[in-house]
Amino acid sequence: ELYTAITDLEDLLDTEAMFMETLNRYIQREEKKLERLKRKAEEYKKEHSLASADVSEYLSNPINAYLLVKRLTTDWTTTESLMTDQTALDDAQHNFTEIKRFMKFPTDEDLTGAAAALIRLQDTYNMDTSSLAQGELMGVKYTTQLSASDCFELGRQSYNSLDYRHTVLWMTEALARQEAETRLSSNKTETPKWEILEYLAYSTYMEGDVKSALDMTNELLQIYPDHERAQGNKVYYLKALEKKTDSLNTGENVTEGHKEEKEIQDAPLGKGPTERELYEMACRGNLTPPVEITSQLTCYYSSSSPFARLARLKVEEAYPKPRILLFRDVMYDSEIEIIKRLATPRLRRATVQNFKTGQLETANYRISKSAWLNEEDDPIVSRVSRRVEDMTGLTTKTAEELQVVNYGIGGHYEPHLDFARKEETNAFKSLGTGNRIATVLFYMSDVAQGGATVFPGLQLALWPQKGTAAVWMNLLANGNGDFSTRHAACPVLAGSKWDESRRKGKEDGIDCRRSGRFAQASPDKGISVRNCACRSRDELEYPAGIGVKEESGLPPEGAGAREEPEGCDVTAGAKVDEDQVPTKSDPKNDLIQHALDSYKVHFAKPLSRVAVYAPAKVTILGDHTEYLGGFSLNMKSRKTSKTLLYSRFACFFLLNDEIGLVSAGFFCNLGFLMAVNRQGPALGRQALTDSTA
Ligand SMILES: O=C(O)CCC(=O)C(=O)O
Ligand SMILES: [Fe+2]
Repeated sequence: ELYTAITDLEDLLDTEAMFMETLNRYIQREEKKLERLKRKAEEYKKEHSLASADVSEYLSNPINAYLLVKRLTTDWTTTESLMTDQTALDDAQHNFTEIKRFMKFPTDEDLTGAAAALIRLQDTYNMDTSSLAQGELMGVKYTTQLSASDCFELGRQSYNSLDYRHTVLWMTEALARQEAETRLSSNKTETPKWEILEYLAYSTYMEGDVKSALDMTNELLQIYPDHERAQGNKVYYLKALEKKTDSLNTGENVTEGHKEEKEIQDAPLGKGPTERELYEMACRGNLTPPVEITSQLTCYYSSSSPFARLARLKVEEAYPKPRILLFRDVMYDSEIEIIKRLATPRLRRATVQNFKTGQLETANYRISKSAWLNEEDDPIVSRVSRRVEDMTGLTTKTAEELQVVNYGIGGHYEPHLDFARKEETNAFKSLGTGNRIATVLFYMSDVAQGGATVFPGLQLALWPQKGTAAVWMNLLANGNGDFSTRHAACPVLAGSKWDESRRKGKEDGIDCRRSGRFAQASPDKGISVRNCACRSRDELEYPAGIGVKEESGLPPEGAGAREEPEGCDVTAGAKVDEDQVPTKSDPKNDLIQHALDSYKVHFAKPLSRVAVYAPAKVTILGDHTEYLGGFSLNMKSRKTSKTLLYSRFACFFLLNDEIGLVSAGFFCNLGFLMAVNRQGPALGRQALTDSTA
C-alpha cells in the first residue's frame, strides 16, 4: 500500500524513471532496427529497378544472376530474422519485471485507494467535480488537469465500490471532457463514448433516475446498436418506467430505481449538525470556537520546568477546557529531519484497535503510515522525550514509543478518542502500557492545504505548523476519559503531513505525573496576553518587554547551540541543590565534560577555548546581582571582578581568563556552555554552579 504515505509515493518517481529509461532504450533499439530494414529495402529497390529496366541484359551477367538468387535466399533470411528479432522487446520486458520486483510498484489496491482518497477529498472539502478535474483545489489552481480517461477511471473505481453517486459525477465529467477532447483533436480519445454511457446510464438508474438512464442507453445504442447488455437494459428501464406510470395512476408508492436508504452513520449531536458535518466544516476552516471561548485564551512564555526557565517555551492556548495547548518552535528542523530519516524505512500502514478484541488492525477511517521509535534507536528520541517532559511536567517513563506518522493522498484519521474506554478491556495490552493520560502531537511539516487536527465537538481546528506541538490531556483528574477530546486528522488536500506523537500511558491508577504542572500550568505572572487568537508565527502577539520573538523557544539553530545541553536544566537552571552540583567524579552531570564530549563528537577535535552565553544578563561575581526576570548568569574571572555587561542578550568567550564580548543581541535565553578551555581554571563550571538564576 503505497498510496497511504507520501514518502512511499516519492519512491514511485524513481520507479517511473527506470521505466522511462527502459522504454527509451527499447525505442532506440527498435528505431535502429527499422533504420537497418529501411536501408535493406533501399538496396533491394535499387537492384530491382536496375534489373527491371532490362531483364535479359541484367541476367545475362552471371554475377547478377547469382546475386539475385543470393538476395532471395540467405539475404532475405537475414532480413526476415531482423524483422522478427524480438531481443529488444524481450530485454525491455525482462527489465520491467525486474523493476517491478526490486522497486516500489503500485498495485490495483493502490489505484483503488488513491481514487477513494481523491473522492474523500472532494467530499470533505466540498469541491465540485469539474473544478477538481480542472486541477483546482479549494480555489487554488494547480497545473495538473484530469483527462476524460482519468475521470473515467475515477468513475470506474467508484462504480466498483458501489458508489453510484460519485460514478455519476465522474462519468458525467468524463463525457464532457471526452467530447471536448474529440473536438480539439481528430484522434479518437482513449475511452470510447459508449463505454462511458454504459456506466453512466446504469449508475443514473441506481441513483433513481430511470428516465435519464433510458435516454443515455438510447444514445449508447445509436453509437453501438449491437451492444447486447444495453439492449437488455433498455427493455428493463422501459418496464420500470411503465410500472412507475401505472403505480402513479393507482397512487401506489414506488421506490425510484434502486436507490437505497443511506445508512445513517452519524448520530446528530443533539439537534444541531452531525459530528461528520462539524468535522468537515472544521476541516474546511469554516468553524471556530465561539468568542466566549476564544476571549479566554492567552499566550505566554512557560518557565515551569528548569529547562523551560532557561529556554522559555512559547505557549499558546488553543482551548481552555479541555485544555489544549500549542507549543511553538519546540523542535529544530534538524531534529525533524533525523526523525523522518529514522522513521522512513520503518513506515507501515497505521492500525487501530479493534473495540471488541483489542487487536490492532487497519481501517479505512485511519489512512496513513506510521513507525515507532524508541530511545535505543537514537539519542534524538530521548531528547524529544525530555522536551515532552519539560513541556508537560509529565514523566515519559510510562509513555508509548514515539510514533511517527506520514499521511498519503487524502490521508486522514476520522474522529476518535486517544484513550481507551472502560469497555475496552484489552486496550493497550499489546503495547504493554496503561491508558493514555495525554497526547503530545508534534507537527513535523507545514501542510499546504488541509490536514488540520480538528475537535468537532469544540468546533476547533489546529493547523499544522512545522515545529509546533499540540498537547492535551485525555484523562480527567479522576482517571476517567475526557470525551470532549474527541478529535480527528482531516484529509491532507495538498502537501505531505508528518506528525510525531507521544502518548503517555499510566501504570497504576493515574499517577505517573511528576507534578500537576500541565493541568495547572498558568501564564507566567504578569506577562499573559488576553485573547491572542494566534494562528501563524507572524501573527503571534507576545507581550512587549519580554523581548524579541527569537528570544524564546529553543536557541536559534546553527548559532552554535544545536546541542541541547544535557543536564543543563539541573545545573544551569533553577536553584541548584547541593547534591546536584556536578563534580568531576560524576561526569554525566558535568557541564564542562558534556561540552567537551559534544564538541569532540561534532568537530572531531579537542577544544581550546571557552565560550559561554547567557540567558539574559551576565554578572561577574563580586558585583551586585540584578535579577532580571530571573535570568542571570553569574561568572567569575580571576583578572576582573567587574560586572561587564548589562545587556540582556550576550555571548562571551573566555580566553585564558579574559572575558570579551562576542556578539550581543543575538543569542536567546538558554544558559549554555558552548566550549571550554580545560587548560585554564575551571571557570565555566564554577560560574555555572554559582549561578543564582
Ligand atoms: O494527525 C493529526 O492531526 C492527529 C493524529 C491523531 O489524532 C492520532 O494519531 O491519534
Ligand atoms: Fe488521536
